[in-house]
Amino acid sequence: MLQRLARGTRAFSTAQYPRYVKIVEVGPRDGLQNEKSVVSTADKVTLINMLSDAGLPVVEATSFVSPKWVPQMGDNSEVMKQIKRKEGVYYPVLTPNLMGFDAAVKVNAQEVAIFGAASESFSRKNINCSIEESLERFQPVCEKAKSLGIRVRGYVSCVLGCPYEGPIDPATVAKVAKTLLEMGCYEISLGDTIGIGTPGSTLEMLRATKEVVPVEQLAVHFHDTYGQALANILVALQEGVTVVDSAVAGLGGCPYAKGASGNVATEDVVYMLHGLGIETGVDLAKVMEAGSFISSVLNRPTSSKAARALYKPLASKL
Ligand SMILES: CC(C)(COP(=O)([O-])OP(=O)([O-])OC[C@H]1O[C@@H](n2cnc3c(N)ncnc32)[C@H](O)[C@@H]1OP(=O)([O-])[O-])[C@@H](O)C(=O)NCCC(=O)NCCSC(=O)C[C@@](C)(O)CC(=O)[O-]
Repeated sequence: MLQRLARGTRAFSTAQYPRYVKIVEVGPRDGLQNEKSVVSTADKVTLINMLSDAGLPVVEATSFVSPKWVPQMGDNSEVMKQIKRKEGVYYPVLTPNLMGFDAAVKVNAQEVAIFGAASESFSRKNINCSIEESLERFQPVCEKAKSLGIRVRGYVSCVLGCPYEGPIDPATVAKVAKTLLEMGCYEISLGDTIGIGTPGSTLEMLRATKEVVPVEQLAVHFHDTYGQALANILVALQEGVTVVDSAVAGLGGCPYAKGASGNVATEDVVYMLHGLGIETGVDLAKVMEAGSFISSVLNRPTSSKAARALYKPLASKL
């Protein structure tokens, strides 16, 4: 590194970063769940197929929640039946309770996600129950999943702030994350649902959570409301996290977190990781193609800065 510095080139030490980072693409679910208009099943299927074809190892496909609560995901079974499942790629789906889990199993889901929160108010708004009650509902889902050999991922929302309660104590995040781990989740995704965190608060929350959950089993999930997501991801990498959630074209938001903007864009994450010499297995050009596709379906420009800079056909079209 010193030699590089002497030549006046890049001055980073790769030693503090992992060699490989797994990107969990959440656009088709976290992104499209929040759209005003319902995207057609055919377009969702095309998007998911483009994303798996781009080398993304995990593409969260849909959610088995109440269609009265989230009508955008009402075609969950059709989506799961129609996607082309690529060998080695996981297509997790959200299942808040046994009813959702059973419906997901019927269409051959190989991985499900349960989603809790570190904020009581958000838990009630999002899934209509307290944190404690939500954990009670997740228990049988985890048990049934285990008996069927289905992987379970756990989410904790509002890890850096809540739209209703404000700041969240890192100790509460750690407690919920630990409970999800003990229930059998193989990975816990820590969600900055409203994108309010900074590298400082991210560091504090991660250090508290790492005390009780092995860092190898943690993922980070940032929304980019305040433009902090990439900086927060960098801090997470430095803390040993190797799994990052993101959404193509920066789609996203949670219907129960008003004002929260999209997830950090997959294109921007890939650009940064590859720039750090970190492998992802993802083909940036193909992700930008997928981003261009969904942006034209939604009739709006991409939120990815990297795609805006690099993907000329999209820039000239919109
Ligand atoms: C959890 C419930 C269902 C509780 O909703 P509830 O109203 O309390 O449920 P209930 O058990 O009283 O049942 C009410 C009705 O819902 C039906 N129902 C019950 N369960 C299901 C199901 N699984 N699938 C389909 N239907 C279901 C049930 O059959 C019944 O139908 P009815 O008799 O009235 O016709 C509801 O609150 C819900 O669907 N919430 C979903 C909220 C959601 O999807 N939010 C977005 C995802 S979380 C997120 O985005 C954050 C994350 C993960 O990305 C990370 C981050 O950024 O922080």
